[in-house]
This record gives sequence, C-alpha cells and structure tokens, in this order.
Amino acid sequence: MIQSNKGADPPNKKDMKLSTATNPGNGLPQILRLVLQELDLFYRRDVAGVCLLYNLLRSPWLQALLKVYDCLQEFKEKKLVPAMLHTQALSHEGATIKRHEMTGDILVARVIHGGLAERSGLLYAGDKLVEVNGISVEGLDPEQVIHILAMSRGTIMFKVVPALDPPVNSQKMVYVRAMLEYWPQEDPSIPCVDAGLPFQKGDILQIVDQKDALWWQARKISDLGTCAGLIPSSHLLKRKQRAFWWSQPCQPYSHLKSTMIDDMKIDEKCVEADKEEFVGHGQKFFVAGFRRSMRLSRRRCHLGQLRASARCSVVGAPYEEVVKYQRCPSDKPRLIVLVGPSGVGVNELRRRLIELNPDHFQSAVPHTTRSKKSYEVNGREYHYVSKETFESLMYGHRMLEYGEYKGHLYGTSLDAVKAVLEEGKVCVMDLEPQDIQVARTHELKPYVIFIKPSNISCMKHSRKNAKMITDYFVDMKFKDEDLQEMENLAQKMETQFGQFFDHVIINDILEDASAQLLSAIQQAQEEPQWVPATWVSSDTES
Ligand SMILES: Nc1ncnc2c1ncn2[C@@H]1O[C@H](COP(=O)(O)OP(=O)(O)OP(=O)(O)O)[C@@H](O)[C@H]1O
Repeated sequence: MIQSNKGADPPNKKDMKLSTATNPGNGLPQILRLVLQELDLFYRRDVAGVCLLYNLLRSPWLQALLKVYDCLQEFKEKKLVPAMLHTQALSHEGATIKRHEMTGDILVARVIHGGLAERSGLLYAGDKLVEVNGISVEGLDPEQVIHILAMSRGTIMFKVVPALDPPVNSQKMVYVRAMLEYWPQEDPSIPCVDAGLPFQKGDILQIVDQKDALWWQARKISDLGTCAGLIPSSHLLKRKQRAFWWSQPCQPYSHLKSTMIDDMKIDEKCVEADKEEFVGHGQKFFVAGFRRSMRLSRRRCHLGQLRASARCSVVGAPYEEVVKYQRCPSDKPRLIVLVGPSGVGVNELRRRLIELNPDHFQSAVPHTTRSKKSYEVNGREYHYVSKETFESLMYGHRMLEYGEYKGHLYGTSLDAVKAVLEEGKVCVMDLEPQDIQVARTHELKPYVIFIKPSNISCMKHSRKNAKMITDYFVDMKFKDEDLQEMENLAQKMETQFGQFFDHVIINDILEDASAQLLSAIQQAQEEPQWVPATWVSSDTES
C-alpha cells in the first residue's frame, strides 16, 4: 500500500517548485504581454485595424493555448511528467505497487476505488514510479519503496511516468452474495494483505473492478462509504477450492455428530398418533405439515445428508450475483422457509404464526405413502399416495423434501407449496438446511429464516417446562446435553449453510421470537431484498 500524507504539513518548497509547471517570467505569455503593451500605444492613437488585432491577442482562448504550449515545452525539456507531480500527496489507502518481472520497474499495480489516488484522477495502474520525495526508486524492491514511504513525514511527492493507455473502467457495477468466508490475513497469495477485504458467508458485496482476472476490488454494501478492498476473483477462488478439495483426505465426517441412532428399535407406543390440531379464533384448525412422523422422518433422512453435503458445498460457486427485488403486491407471496436445529422451536414458531392469522399464513399439505386413518381427510392432513406415485414425484424432482419413517415415505411436494402461494397465502414451511438449494427457484423466491438457539444458560431457564420429541419419546424434558447438542448443530448449520440465510432469529423468549418472525416475514414480502439475479431476469426458468 502506498502510504502518504501522514501529517497536515503545508507543501514544502520542493512541492511548490514541482507543482509550478510554467514560469510567468519566460516564454510566450511574456512575449504576448510585451506585444500587447506595444499595441496599446497604437490602439490609443486609433490606428486602423489595430483594434481587431488587439482584441484577438487579448482573447482568453489564445492566452489559454499559450499556457498549454508553455507547459508542454517544459514537459519536453524535463522529459518526465510534471503534470503528475501537481498532486500534493496520495492517499494512505490509495494504491498498491509491484515490480515488473522483466524490467524491474516499480509500477502502480492497482489504484484502489474510493481512495484518494483514484479520486484525484492522477494515478493509474501501470504508471511507473520513478522517485519518492526526490529519492530514485530505480532498482529497489517494492518493500524498500514502502519503507521510504513509511519513513516520510508530511506531503509525499511521487514522480511517475504515466502508463501509455490508462485503463478505462467501463465495467458495470455488480453485486454478489459471498458463498464462503474470506480472511486476507490467512491468504499468503494476496498481493497486498492491507488492501484485502475480509468477508463472511452471506455478505453482499459490491464489485467495483474486475479488470484483474485474479483480484477484484469490492466493498461491503453495509460499508459503501469506505474505499474498496481486494478480494479473490471467482476464477481464483474456484481454483483454490479445487486445490483444497484434492488436498483433503476422504473423511467419514465423524466431526458431525448425528442425533440419530440407527440401530435402536423404536418403541411404537412412545411415538403417539400423528393427529395434531389446535384451536384458534374460536375455531378448530387442522394444520398440515406438523405430523410427528413427518418431522421424525425428515430428521432421520437428512441428518445423513448433512454429513454428505459437508464436502459437496466446498465446490459451489464462490459468489452468487444478486439484485434488489421488490415484490409487487400482485405477485405471488414469497415462500418462507424456517431452518433450525431439532428442538429449537421451528414448529412452535410456525404454529403460532399460522394461529395468529390462518387466512394469511399456511403450511403445505405433505404427501405420505402410509394409509389414511379413519379420522383423517385426504388432502387435509396428507395427500395419501402409493409408493410408486411418491417415487415418481421424487425422481421427477417434484419433491422439495422427503424422508422415510417406519417404512413409509413422507415429503412436501412443489405443487403443494405452489397451491398455497397461488391462493395468495404465505406458505411457511420448515426445511433441513441441505434442502434449501432445491427450493431456491425464481418461482418460489424463498426467504430463509434461521431459528437459532440462545445460549445454554438462557435456554435452561426458558426451556424449563418445554418438551421435545425424539424417536423414542414424545414429550421429554430437555436435558443439558440436548441443549448442548442443539447449540452444536446450530453452529454447524450456520458454518455450512449460513450463506443461504436471509435472516436470523434467536429464539429465547418465545413471544419476542414470534414477533420478530412476523416482522421478518412482512419485510420479506413488502420490502426490497437481495435475491439471486437469475430469479428476476425476464427469461428465467426455474
Ligand atoms: N423460546 C421458547 N421458550 C420455551 N419453550 C420453547 C421455546 N421455543 C420452543 N419451545 C418449546 O420447545 C419444544 C420444542 O419445540 P419445537 O417442537 O417447535 O421444536 P422444533 O424446532 O420444531 O424441533 P422438532 O421438529 O425436532 O420438534 C416445544 O415444547 C416448544 O413449545
């Protein structure tokens, strides 16, 4: 990084000399002044034609041209670039330098967007650095140049030979969602650590410069006032990802502890009947999608997948182009997806939301291959289908999620979700994090809310009377290890899938979390949000 202008000292004599390109005592302007004095005498005597000549020579455009001529003369004599030296100082966060591999010249590698160097318009990538504060940099390493800069006080003067063709930034501004995190300090390949921009999964970045194939310049949208920083280009990150992938031994993912114990037998009596209903506004509602068997099947099926996807997620696109999307009131509502570790309260929050306004919020009716019970109605609790039908939905990619429980298949179809949205209702569903990708289509435009547990000491208090459902017991009190496991799983979900979360709610006080959920859903439906660019282009197909 070029460091300069450390103090607020006025420009020194050298600055002044360098920044004075023309000497008013010499050159054409001086000759012109003398000619005008002569003409003035004739003008007063009213000699014919003198008035015309006098006005011509006094015209501002001629004066300006002559000044330019004088500047150019001086430029030619000094062979270097006094015009560049008019700058008093460069920003301390303005440019990076490098050594040319063949010539050994010190070149400006890049000018950082938003820094003083860029705003001054006086320095461009490719410019050759000749002197710093009168000291020649010829034959020096970039580090030695930085050292000279670090030792300098007050205004710093650069003498540069400009690049022949300063690059023109004609690129359009692009916004991306970071699908991984990046820490410049941990990246030995970054050309200038100080110029690096650290970011987290899910951060929205404004890419301001993609001229370099390997290193882009970007800002976080939460911090647009600052100057840009260096980030690895998509191409470079993919290369790094591939290298990382091949360097990893194939692990059985023992670090992701499963809550599922496959070989234990389930006590049929413990997992009670599927029937669930609740009362709201003086009416009895049957709420689909809350069946215990359904939730248990989902959990059993997907805990295995969470392990498998740990490796797959490494090689996805590092950046996803995003645009601001504002839903029109006439558009279908966006799908609301709740994600969270088992027991955190996803179903409790969803149930409360629907109870609050069942005409506005609804769950999708799931499919099952188990037989219908006497009190159930096809299409109300479940869509009852044969195994063949279910499998054809699965293999035809018509299922957003599915799982097997006690020999029966359970799942939520795309059509069931669309049916709710087409009624103009907000469909609220819970998904395992590895299924979010399947739901991310321009048709559903899902808004993903991560329900996160609060810390264990808070949960011990808030979950005192709470009951959880396991494979073996229906209403079991939370033990300390259950809370610990919930916290661990939440961390893993965030680490692995945080890039897909549009919003995070910490479920500590149930009433607060419910209110936050309601307001987040309203924002998702009514306010502009960043969504993948492919969701809003006119010719997009999901
Ligand atoms: N903030 C909270 N304070 C107190 N109790 C809570 C809170 N959130 C949820 N609970 C209770 O915790 C228990 C588990 O919640 P819930 O069934 O919603 O979990 P879940 O995330 O849907 O997981 P699963 O699908 O495994 O049941 C329920 O008894 C619920 O009432």
